[in-house]
Amino acid sequence: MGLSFVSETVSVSTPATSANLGPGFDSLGLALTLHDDLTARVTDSGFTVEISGQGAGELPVDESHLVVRSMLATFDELGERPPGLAVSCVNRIPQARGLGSSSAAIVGGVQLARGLVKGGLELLDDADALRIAARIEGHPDNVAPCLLGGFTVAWTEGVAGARAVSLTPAASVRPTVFIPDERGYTATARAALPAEVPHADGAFNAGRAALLTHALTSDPSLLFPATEDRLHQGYRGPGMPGSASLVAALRSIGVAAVISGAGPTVLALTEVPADFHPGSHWRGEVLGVDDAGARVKGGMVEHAERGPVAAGRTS
Ligand SMILES: Nc1ncnc2c1ncn2[C@@H]1O[C@H](COP(=O)(O)OP(=O)(O)OP(=O)(O)O)[C@@H](O)[C@H]1O
Ligand SMILES: N[C@@H](CCO)C(=O)O
Repeated sequence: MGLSFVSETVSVSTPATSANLGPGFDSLGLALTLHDDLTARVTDSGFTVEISGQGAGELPVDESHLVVRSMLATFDELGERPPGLAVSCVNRIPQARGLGSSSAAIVGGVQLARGLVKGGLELLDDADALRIAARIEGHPDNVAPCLLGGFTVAWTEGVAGARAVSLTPAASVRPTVFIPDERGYTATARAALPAEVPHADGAFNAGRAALLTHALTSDPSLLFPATEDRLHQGYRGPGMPGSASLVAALRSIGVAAVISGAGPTVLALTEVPADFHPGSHWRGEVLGVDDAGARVKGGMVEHAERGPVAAGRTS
């Protein structure tokens, strides 16, 4: 039996995310209150994309656009593609800065596709959505908080693929991001990592990542030691010296600062003194934690609730 597509426009608001958070390489992530707003509807033919804001005039506007590619991958899992799609993107998340822009596009596409199919949220549940999005992105630490909101711990489990839990950060956690003008690409930053690391560094990070789940949710006074890392930031520093210097400057005054995702944005998880000046080419912004994640609105999904999934929230 074929799928039925809804005729209404569906929409989704996808949060920016900060991954790694220091020691949690490819696992920990935080959803932030900075969003791209996406809509989509089924058309008779063709794939079109309208873009305003970040990436307008640069990103493709056909089926090679990451949102459309992610929608098509999701329709393929569901078993049928619609004849055409009209997608619209209002982009606010700076791209290629370490704030999860690609994951926001991917999760947005997965969610829009689920919303455009009658019963789509049941045919593919949130656990499926996470698995599909992580497969497209290649690692789960940005797509998990984007989809689920909050502070997420994500992992990959054999054939089951990506799984995640979402935890509620302590109310006092107010992330500050320092965003530079220049871009940095995840693929480049990953290429700077060694194939092997010393056992002592693995043990160091395991302890710090475990501590970070406690510090972020229950005891922010421990965020400074909990954000130490030996697995990625040191190797990537030479490729983003300005970001490495800013992290060092913030940490020297006791701020729990890390590279956000693959950089070059810097994330501070504790309060930055008002008289701290990062330098002219950094744009500092205090954000909140998005605790909802990327929920679909419109179409057949107004009344759908998030189901219990491996990716469920625990608070
Ligand atoms: N909103 C978007 N729409 C379409 N494509 C996008 C969008 N945002 C990002 N992309 C694609 O993803 C690329 C950036 O991905 P990349 O993983 O390097 O950075 P990021 O996701 O912003 O950072 P990080 O993964 O470190 O948080 C862009 O060059 C573009 O090709
Ligand atoms: N864990 C990823 C996040 C960026 O996509 C990395 O640091 O490469």
